This record gives sequence, C-alpha cells and structure tokens, in this order.
Amino acid sequence: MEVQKVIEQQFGPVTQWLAEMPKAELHLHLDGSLRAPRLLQLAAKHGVDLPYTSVEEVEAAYNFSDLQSFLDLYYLGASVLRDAEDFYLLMKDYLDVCRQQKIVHCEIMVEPQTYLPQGVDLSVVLAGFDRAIVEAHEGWGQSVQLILSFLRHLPEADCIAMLEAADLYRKHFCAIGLASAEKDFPPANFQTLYREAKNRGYELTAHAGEEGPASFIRDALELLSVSRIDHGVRAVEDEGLLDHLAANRVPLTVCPLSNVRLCVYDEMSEHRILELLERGLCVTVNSDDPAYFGGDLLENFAALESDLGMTREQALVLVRNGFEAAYLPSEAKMALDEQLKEYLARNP
Ligand SMILES: Nc1ncnc2[nH]cnc12
Ligand SMILES: [Zn+2]
Repeated sequence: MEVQKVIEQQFGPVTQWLAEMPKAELHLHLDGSLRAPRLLQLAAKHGVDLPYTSVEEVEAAYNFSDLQSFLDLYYLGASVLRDAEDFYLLMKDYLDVCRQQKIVHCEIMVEPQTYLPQGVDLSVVLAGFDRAIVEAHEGWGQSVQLILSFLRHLPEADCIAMLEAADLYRKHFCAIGLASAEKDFPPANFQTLYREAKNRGYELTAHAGEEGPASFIRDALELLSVSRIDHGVRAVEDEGLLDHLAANRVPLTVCPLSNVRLCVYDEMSEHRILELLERGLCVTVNSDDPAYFGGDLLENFAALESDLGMTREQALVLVRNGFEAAYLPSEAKMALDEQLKEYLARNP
C-alpha cells in the first residue's frame, strides 16, 4: 500500500497533519533502530548465533519488564554489527525512515563501547556511518549530528579512555551522552568524564529520570552541567525541579512508546508528557529504540493523539521544541523554522 494510504488509515487527523511536517528527532540510539530482518541478515553474514531464527521469533522476544531486560537483548542485537558495510546499512535504514517521516534534522546516539567486545574500532563504525550520512545529505538535504554516548554500567575510566580515543574523530560528534542501566549508576560517578568532555567543547546531555529518581536529574544538571536531559519524565516527582526546568527551558527528550514498553508507565494514558508541556517545559517527542518499542517518531506522536488526546496546538509546540532543543547554531535553527512556516502556510 502506498505510504499516504497507510498514514490515512493508521493515524488520527493530528498525526496525519504531522506526517509531512518538518520535524527533528533528538533521542535515537542507532543500535535501537536495528530491525529484525536486518538483524537476522547480519547475524547470518557473520555467523553469530542468536536465540531466534525468524522475524516473528525476534519480535516475540521484545517483551520487556524493565530497562535491564531490554538492554540484555539490545546489546545482543548490536553484537552482529562487525564491519563498515554493516554500519552503513544500519545508518542508511534509519535515514530512510527520516526521509519517509520528514525528520529533517536528527541527533543520533552512537555507543562505540558496545562494539569493543567484537574488536570493532571507532574508525570502522564512522566509515560506515559517514557514507550513509553523505548520501542522505546529498540525496535529500538530510541534516544529521552524532552524539558520542557512553555506557554507564562500565567504569568511568573506560568511558574516559573512549573519550580520548574519540579525539581523532572530534569533528564527527556534537555532544556526549550517558546511557544504559540508570538505577545503580548515578550521574555523580561521571563527573570527571563530563568535565573532560566540556573542556573539549562538546555539548552535554545525559539520560536521567527514566528509571532513576528525580534527584538524578538534579545531579545531571548540577554535577555534570548537562544542557539537556534524555527522558527526564520522573521530574514530575519534584515540584521545585519542574519549576527550574520550565524557567530555564531545559529540554527533556521524552520517548513515550519506550516509557510504556519499559514499564515506566503501565499504560500510555498514564503518561505525563502533555502536563509537562502545559507547564511550560521544553519537552520533545522521540523514539529512543524504534526497532524494539513498536514505532518510529510518527508512531510516538500517534500514541499521544490516540491515548492522551494531543491537540494540533500541542503537537505544533512539541515540534517547535524539537528545533529549539537541537544542538545547532541559531542560523540553522532559523532555517528549520522557515521550513516549518512554509509547511504551515500550505497546511494551516
Ligand atoms: N531507553 C534507554 N535507556 C537507557 N539506555 C538506553 N540505551 C538504549 N536505550 C536506552
Ligand atoms: Zn535513550
């Protein structure tokens, strides 16, 4: 079926309006965009033994009880990525989604520590990524930035060693981030890493307040000096923090489908994203790990429309927040706003 028909049948009117609207996605782990068919293809190519043999078996396994139960399969999946062609295909598949869903600017989390057990060097990873990024940029003007994301279940010293190894490739990354298991690995453990990254001129973001408490969001802001928070939904537990986030327009890159699939909320109807929006926080919508959580960016917006009654006005503010929160110079943000204005003039 052609894409337009699928959109009309699957989505409500607000999401249909969003489908062709220029948008940004700021919270996307590239390993989390590795879909079952590609996963199986690469596993076969490299002779990697996985506990599944069909797309159906892979998707049946994606039934999570918490963040760790997801991470176990996520790192297993990423272990099939071995050579530059694999990384090219991984990036190309996601950038094709960007083209289909009108994600005109994306900021993608890359986690080189994940590939070290397989002996894959950052130069191999970036060679594959670069080829796909150049093709998408030249092909349809895709704007892409990479975030060098660290794994917080590993010692800080290992993260600093990776930061130093990435010095050779500094120009490829706009920011650093901090991902993986949150509860036992607080922001306070990574102060030297963040200080070193700041000295190198990186923008700073970190996952905080996904499974961890609101105090981790405060700590990420105060101890790590981050300018953006990935997830941050548990800020709702701290009124003073909500006031601070709103007053300072600190962006939260929220991932609704992820939060339900990882049991942060039992149901989408319990999600608080629209309350945060109405309170003046700079919340944005993102897909996190779309291959695992049942939807790309547009499906995340669709869930807000169907389960929370997101209005057109709210949808537009969420899209504008995505541009505001991007790690882009102001001229580039103005160009995105211009594209949005043109779309709105044609599709009021
Ligand atoms: N939702 C998530 N939280 C923490 N680390 C992640 N890595 C990939 N997805 C993640
Ligand atoms: Zn994430």
